[in-house]
Amino acid sequence: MNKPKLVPLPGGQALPQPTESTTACAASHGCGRNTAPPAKRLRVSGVSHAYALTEILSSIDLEVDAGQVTALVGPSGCGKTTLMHLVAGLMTLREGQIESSFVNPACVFQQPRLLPWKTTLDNIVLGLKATGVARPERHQRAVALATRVGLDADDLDKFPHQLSGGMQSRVALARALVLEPDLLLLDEPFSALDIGLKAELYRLLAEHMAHRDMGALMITHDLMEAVRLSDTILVMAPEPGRIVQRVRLDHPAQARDESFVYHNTAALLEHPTVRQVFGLPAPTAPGTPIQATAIRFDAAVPLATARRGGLQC
Ligand SMILES: Nc1ncnc2c1ncn2[C@@H]1O[C@H](COP(=O)(O)OP(=O)(O)OP(=O)(O)O)[C@@H](O)[C@H]1O
Repeated sequence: MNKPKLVPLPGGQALPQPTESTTACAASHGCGRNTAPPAKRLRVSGVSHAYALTEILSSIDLEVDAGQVTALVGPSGCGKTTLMHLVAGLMTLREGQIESSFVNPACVFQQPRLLPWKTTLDNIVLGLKATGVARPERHQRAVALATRVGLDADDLDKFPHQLSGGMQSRVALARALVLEPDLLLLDEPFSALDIGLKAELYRLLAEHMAHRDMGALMITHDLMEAVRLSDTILVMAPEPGRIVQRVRLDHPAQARDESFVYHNTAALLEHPTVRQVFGLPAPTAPGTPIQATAIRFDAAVPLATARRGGLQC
């Protein structure tokens, strides 16, 4: 397979540029080169960040490939959102590199950030309008997606203050997915939703992953959600925020049933690094360790430098 072309994001401000992956070659002039588009990839290398003198992120390395979900988990305040904002180009990158060959990224942030003076429908179509999609088409796409995220027809004319927190989250997700992104940046998008809605939106996300070969970088506090959806889970420790454990899930996400999710979430929760990072006490009466069935733990980074109270290093 061709190696993806990665385009540096200048100063972390701009999002990915089109690459040769979008150009036809042999088909147009018969040079005989393989025209299969190279797989897209986001690569974060050696990214560190500080607010004033406080070091928030230290030497973050991660990758997101097309069709893959990479989840970031870690205790509150360890820098996950800061990292996401750097990746999204919303903050100036000062140290490290963020490169991407995705061309159409979209973000769903912790706060829905809906425009308060616009209706649900107008919030969802905002990005389509900006990209010049004709009104009938943008309305048709927005209505279809609003329905998929569980909004009723009469919700479409409501303003954000008339929606519950969970409804606002769903509007924000619809606003991102209606753009048919190839890379989705998700900051706890499902945290305000009940389990039935979560399950429906997991299915919607899986469809977009499968049909559009979309990549996703997702922050979640829900380890079960991470095990259900991700191909890679990156466990972060705080002060400064850094990746201390990489977990690979080999089993295809579509083939994971409830038993797989429960079992492997339990295995993840038993892992010593995960327990330390979240300040969980060692099990008082350790029994037989739960064996992960299809997840692999890469070598953990020692937590010896962690400075947070509650860590047993
Ligand atoms: N604009 C800012 N100025 C100064 N400090 C900030 C700023 N934004 C975040 N911080 C600090 O940076 C640290 C990391 O915050 P961040 O929101 O990235 O963490 P997080 O892991 O996403 O947390 P949570 O899981 O609670 O959402 C926190 O200590 C926070 O107080």
